[in-house]
Amino acid sequence: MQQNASSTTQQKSADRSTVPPAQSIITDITTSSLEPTEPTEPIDLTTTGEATELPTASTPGEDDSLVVQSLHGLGSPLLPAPIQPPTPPLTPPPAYSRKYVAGLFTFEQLSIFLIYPSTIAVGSLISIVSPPESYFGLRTNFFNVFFVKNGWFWTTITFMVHCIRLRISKPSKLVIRYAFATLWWFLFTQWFFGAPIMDRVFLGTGGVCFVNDPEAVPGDERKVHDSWSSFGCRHVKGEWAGGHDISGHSFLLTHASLFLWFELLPVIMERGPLLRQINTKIVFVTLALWWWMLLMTGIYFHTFTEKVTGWLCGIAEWAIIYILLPGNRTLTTMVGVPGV
Ligand SMILES: CCCCCCCCCCCCCCCC(=O)SCCNC(=O)CCNC(=O)[C@H](O)C(C)(C)COP(=O)(O)O
Ligand SMILES: Nc1ncnc2c1ncn2[C@@H]1O[C@H](COP(=O)(O)O)[C@@H](OP(=O)(O)O)[C@H]1O
Repeated sequence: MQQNASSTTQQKSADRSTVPPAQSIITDITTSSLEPTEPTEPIDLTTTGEATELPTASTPGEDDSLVVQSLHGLGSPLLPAPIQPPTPPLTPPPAYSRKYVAGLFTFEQLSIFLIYPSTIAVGSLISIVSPPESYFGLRTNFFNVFFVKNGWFWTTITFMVHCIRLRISKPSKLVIRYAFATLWWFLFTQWFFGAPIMDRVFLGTGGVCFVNDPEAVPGDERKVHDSWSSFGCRHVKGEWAGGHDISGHSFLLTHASLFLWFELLPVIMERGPLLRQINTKIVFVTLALWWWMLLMTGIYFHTFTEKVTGWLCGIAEWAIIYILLPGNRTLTTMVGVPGV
């Protein structure tokens, strides 16, 4: 009996020395299933698909219990349990390989990100060198009035066109990401407990709404109106001047484009054939129009710094949701990841 017990103990310690720790099994499964060619790269949560349940990090205590369970078996304390083969991941590994730049972006993501500051820079350069006479230099041009001035509406429609062809198990996550993007657009350009953020920046940097007072003494017709928003100032036909007037167009066109790109990109990278769908083409038409209008803003409107601050505010929400959050499993589980 004693000999039996001691041989069982020896058996257990022999098993312990040959069985790899549970954490390493879990890590190997996770990384190898997502990144078959380069297991040491970070996990790209932006390409794992909506259907994927993210693996939860296990604590050291949980690791130990997993080892003990795999050594003892459940319900049979003396017999070592056979090691179960790893559960296959819920989504297949992506069919394309990803290279990370600075541990944050894939090459494709970085290229898309760079389109917008480059466009503003090129537009501003053209505006200095020789801006050509153009219909697009008019504020009243059709594309500005009909499309950009209703830019979030068109972005919403385009996003819906993109979504309706996806078979996603958790559309709620997609709606959450849209809600965050809408919320940021809304707070920045429409309302932030009163005046929107961009107007508060303008007023906070010394901007005022000037109106013409025909009854004032000649030469002193301009007087300050107490409008607290650009909307209110436009309403009284005033001139919004003096402060740092962040470019709303640079903001909206960058924000909307990055949102559409980062929802679309993982989908077409995972499922190449979707590239040919009419839905994808519609997204590309919107993206092309937004890019062109940003170039026109770069050439004809605002100062360079106002366009840069517009762009910076335009990347803020995107940077959090699509770049920073994927590094945090809990938060990523909340907002999901774009994909098929
Ligand atoms: C997690 C909680 C989420 C809760 C989300 C709440 C969000 C509240 C907003 C509710 C509205 C949703 C609307 C969605 C559908 C639409 O998009 S309709 C609105 C259409 N309007 C526009 O598209 C206007 C776009 N234009 C502008 O923003 C500005 O004109 C401009 C382009 C920034 C330029 O500014 P100017 O001052 O005119 O130069
Ligand atoms: N690409 C573009 N095409 C036409 N007008 C543009 C434009 N970009 C900016 N504008 C105009 O420049 C002004 C400042 O824009 P913003 O601050 O949104 O960047 C706005 O004028 P209006 O307010 O007279 O329409 C806007 O319509």
